[in-house]
Amino acid sequence: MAKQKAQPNANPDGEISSAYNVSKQDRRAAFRSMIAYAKPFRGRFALIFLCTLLAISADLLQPYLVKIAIDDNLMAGKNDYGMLVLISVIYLAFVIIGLVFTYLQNNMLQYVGQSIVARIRKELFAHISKQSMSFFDRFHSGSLVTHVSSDTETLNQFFTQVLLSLMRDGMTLLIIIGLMFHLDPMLAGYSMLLLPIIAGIAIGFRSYMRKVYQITRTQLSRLIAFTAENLAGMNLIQAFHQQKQQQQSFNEQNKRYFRSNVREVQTNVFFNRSFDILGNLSVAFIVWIGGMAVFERTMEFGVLYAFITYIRQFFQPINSITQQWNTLQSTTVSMDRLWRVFSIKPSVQDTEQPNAIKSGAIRGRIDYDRVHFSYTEGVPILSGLDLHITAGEMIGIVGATGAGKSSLMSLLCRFYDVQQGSVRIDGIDIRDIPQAQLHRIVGLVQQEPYLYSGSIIDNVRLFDESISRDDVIKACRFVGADNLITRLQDGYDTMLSERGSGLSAGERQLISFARIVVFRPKILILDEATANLDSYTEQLVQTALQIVSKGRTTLVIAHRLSTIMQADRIIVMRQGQIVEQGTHRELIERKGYYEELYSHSQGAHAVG
Ligand SMILES: Nc1ncnc2c1ncn2[C@@H]1O[C@H](COP(=O)(O)OP(=O)(O)OP(=O)(O)O)[C@@H](O)[C@H]1O
Repeated sequence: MAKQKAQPNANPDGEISSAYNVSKQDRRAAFRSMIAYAKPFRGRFALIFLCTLLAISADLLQPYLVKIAIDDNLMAGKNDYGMLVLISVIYLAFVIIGLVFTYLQNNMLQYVGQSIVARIRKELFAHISKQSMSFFDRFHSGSLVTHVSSDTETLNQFFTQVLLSLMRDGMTLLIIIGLMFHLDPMLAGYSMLLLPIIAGIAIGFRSYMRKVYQITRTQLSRLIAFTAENLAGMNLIQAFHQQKQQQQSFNEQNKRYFRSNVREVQTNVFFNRSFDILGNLSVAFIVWIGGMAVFERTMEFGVLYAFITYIRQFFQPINSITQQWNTLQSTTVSMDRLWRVFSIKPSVQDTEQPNAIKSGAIRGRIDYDRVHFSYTEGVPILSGLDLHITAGEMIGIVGATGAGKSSLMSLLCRFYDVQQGSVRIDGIDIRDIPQAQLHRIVGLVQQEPYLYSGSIIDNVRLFDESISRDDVIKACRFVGADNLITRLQDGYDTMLSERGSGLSAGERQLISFARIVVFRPKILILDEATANLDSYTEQLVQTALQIVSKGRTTLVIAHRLSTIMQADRIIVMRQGQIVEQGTHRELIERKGYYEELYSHSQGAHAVG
């Protein structure tokens, strides 16, 4: 039977569900998928293993050398000076070998760990960028920021600290056990009685610690999400004087994160101290049992010395491995969360054999045929909608809030796929057009055009170096943005901050029009592009709109009906249906829903 692939879930609040409800099968799948990133570094890992083995052996043979010096020389009364010097030189050589190979092993491991995590981060960002809009409806940007930054960092700790500890401390433990049995099987046997006690403590803490780590990570993720959201909407918060309330919410989240962190630290300290106490008790036990054996001359003094050293060293790796338990806990949670993001396939994908249209041959006809669409199952937004737009037509789309105007446009951009029916451009189903080409055919100007940190030139050409500076300047002149830009201190090289906060809404809008001219899409969508503008800038943008819409099929969503009065056809939407269509004059004469909306808007205008 084919293995069923585990499918990830997301919390309704947009967080990828923590490991509370992750099955063992999921956890294994997550672990396997993350470990796969380490495979290309197999050779390096083998080298690291070799270095570790040499470093440990050099360290662990040191007490054995001292035992030889005590038992075979000093206690045996040989007083062989040459032999003592030789042992000291070998001891020194072991110290140097230990240092050199520890250094090499650490350096290599850090390099490998960073390389693996850099690759995961790169792929994660590429994966998120490829996702469809439905993905971003599900996941908060704050949670995604946590995955890209902090979860990948935790993974780095796994590849560097946890793997190193498992390798180094695991090997140390095995070699110590071997040496202890070699020195004195009876004493070694007694020491092994400690193992079940250690295992008991470790397992006892295990489930408790897992819970503690998950809570801390979830609190951190919430705190980051909250901060990111607040920073993004700071203007709104200030405009509505919500700073106090937001500060209060932040303080509560911060307090929760603080408490979970403190609990994590306390748990850790308690766990580590239990091990220290156990370690000291075992040394006392060995001194007692071994001391008696030395008195009874059934054991040599050098053996007891080496044994006490080894039993101390025996606890070090165990303590270190269990300390890594913390990291391992957060790593498994991070792995689960990353795997969940990686496992989500974009709901909108290119077909196996997409039908690329010759870019020069696109005319811009659009057909919506019996389109059914919903964001969530059972809540239809569009039911059997038909709309046919001829190439070059200018269409105005109006309707009350929530009528489905933006959804109609999102389908044309293929941010979502229709559930039934089809959307076609020049007769070709857009699901058959490669997405890269579709996004060149359909240009979108939103109410709040997004500007990136970078120069105006780069914002117009969207960092596409193949578009020349001259072309950008020509485009800006074409839409009437040139005057505004040249007035800025560095002209076209003015660096914009994130979202273009140094520019007015109208300036941002004109830059986004220049983008359209540069990228030359055959179909243009304007989603409330003039909604936020004063009447002077609106005039500028209207003129720019008339310029850029020439020779393009243009769809304009507008609440201000004045913006679309000149449209070739106006589509009136209500609850996901087209209820009327025609020119402004025809619709007014019909005295239907449009006329009602128009009178309302005139009334509002008059009041304004
Ligand atoms: N991402 C989404 N997930 C779930 N429901 C959504 C989503 N986007 C929109 N909706 C819902 O779909 C319906 C249509 O929304 P849409 O944004 O298309 O309307 P609209 O006419 O453009 O409204 P507005 O004029 O306010 O922008 C609304 O009920 C809205 O709540």
